[in-house]
Amino acid sequence: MADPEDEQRAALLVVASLFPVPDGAHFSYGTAGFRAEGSTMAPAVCRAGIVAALRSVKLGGAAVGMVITASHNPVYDNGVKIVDADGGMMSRAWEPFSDALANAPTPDALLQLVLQFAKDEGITLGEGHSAQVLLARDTRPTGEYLLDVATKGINAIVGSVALDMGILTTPQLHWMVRNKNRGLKSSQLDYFTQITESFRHLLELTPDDKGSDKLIEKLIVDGANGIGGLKLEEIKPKLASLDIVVRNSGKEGEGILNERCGADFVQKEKVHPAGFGPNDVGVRCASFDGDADRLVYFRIASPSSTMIDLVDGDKILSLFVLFIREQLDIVNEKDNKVLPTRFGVVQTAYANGASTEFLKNLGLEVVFTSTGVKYLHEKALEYDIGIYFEANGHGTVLFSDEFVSRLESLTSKFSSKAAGSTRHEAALRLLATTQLINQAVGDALSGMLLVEAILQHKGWSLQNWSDLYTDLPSKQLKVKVKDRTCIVTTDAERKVFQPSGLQELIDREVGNYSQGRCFVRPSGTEDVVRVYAEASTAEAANSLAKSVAQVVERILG
Ligand SMILES: CC(=O)N[C@H]1[C@@H](OP(=O)(O)O)O[C@H](CO)[C@@H](O)[C@@H]1O
Ligand SMILES: [Mg+2]
Repeated sequence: MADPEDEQRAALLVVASLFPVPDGAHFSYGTAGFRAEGSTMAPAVCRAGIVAALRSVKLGGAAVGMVITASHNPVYDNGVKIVDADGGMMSRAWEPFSDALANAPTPDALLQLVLQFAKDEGITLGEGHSAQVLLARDTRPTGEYLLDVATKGINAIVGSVALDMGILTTPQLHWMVRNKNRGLKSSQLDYFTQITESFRHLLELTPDDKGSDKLIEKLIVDGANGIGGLKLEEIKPKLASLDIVVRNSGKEGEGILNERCGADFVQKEKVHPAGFGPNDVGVRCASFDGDADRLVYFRIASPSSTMIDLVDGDKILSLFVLFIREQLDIVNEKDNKVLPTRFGVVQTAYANGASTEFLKNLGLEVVFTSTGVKYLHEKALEYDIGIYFEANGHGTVLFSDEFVSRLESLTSKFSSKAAGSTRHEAALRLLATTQLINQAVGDALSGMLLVEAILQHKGWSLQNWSDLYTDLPSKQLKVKVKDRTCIVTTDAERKVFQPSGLQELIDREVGNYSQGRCFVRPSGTEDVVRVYAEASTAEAANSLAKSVAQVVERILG
């Protein structure tokens, strides 16, 4: 019989030689996993499979996830992201190993890296353990091939099982991993049932004098020609209270993934997506990105222009904050703190300054982290209720286990002693919210349903929502430089630390503008430096961004 250790070594050497890293290629596990042109991704995806399987072994066989997607990027790109056992992003502590493994130049180098890492992490390879990795992919043409490559990587860790969950939105897979490890129902059907039922439940709790206004029923959704539109079509019959029209739905022949459509396009370009036009003026519209983990809303303002009124992640965050705080205050009214109330709001430097001011004026604690949901999520976990959003529409609401269990006992206490009371209803709304909103990661489908339920609850149109505050005009630019890693930032990326002197030059430019704010940072997903500027007028924001971009070009070449 073969020695299990030899068997393990042989399996790794074989798989590494199947997908060698070409000369000159370099992979980096950036803000959102590995991403590149789909046809070049096999080595990184295979090695990510090895990492995911090792992660599962390390966590005693708990399910870990892998999603093959490049989100809002062009259809020819692809990528891979590892989902940790709690349903969140892979622990950052494992990123350096993932990077090193993805770039291991030879099969033997790969083997040595795995053996050393396993030793450092106390992982026994070869026998006596189990590992399971749940896999999903989006609709990209290279997806099926890369999923097969990922499976080969997973299988190279002896004792691992790869489970193909099919074509899913990214947040669906995160949800499945989280639920599975909590011993909860975790199939796609369970996901659909949970979000549609909790949505229906929230609508049933709409105050009698609100809702069912014909004007606010119609909703047009831009599915980015991706998986989100397809899944929405699937659950639409269960959302009969909404009149939903799906455009760019992902159905064959309707259009190309993310091409002039999707949440990233809409938020960055501030124009309506392809497939929308003058007939849609004034209607409430939503847009998903290609893997449906981002959501923004918009409205076409005039038949003669492609411009939109954008309702971005910051405003979704503000709406969620208002609703949840309102319900929490009702529940806590008498015996204050019957529910724990540590309430945290997490944003990044890209949050519009007007949103931060709005939230602070509500008396809330607003904290900032670096760009990338892994940072925001981690921070939000520190609270009883942690709400985070990136301006681009990625975000969710996290309720601590303690909060949910107190809420559960409270609702059952109310149902026997104060059924139908205002406090009972508010507690039920909060409970339905914890069920509806995806606790693992930002989710366009579930986020959209929560937005819709809140608008119904408040009897609000998109205009009412948009009027919460007025965004400060802003502008984003990208600058190509020789080496973007020369820029080192501090203070949640709001200040440049290196090269020295650059921050002073930015400050000098900002000083020329009323309500001016500007920062620069190296992108974690593209080979560019991003410049963000805000000022009191659009012209001023454009001009501030442009002058700072020129400063960056001059200093970094
Ligand atoms: C300004 C911006 O939108 N940045 C995006 C983008 O990251 P960069 O590191 O800026 O390239 O992609 C990330 C992953 O999708 C997302 O989390 C982030 O918000
Ligand atoms: Mg995405």
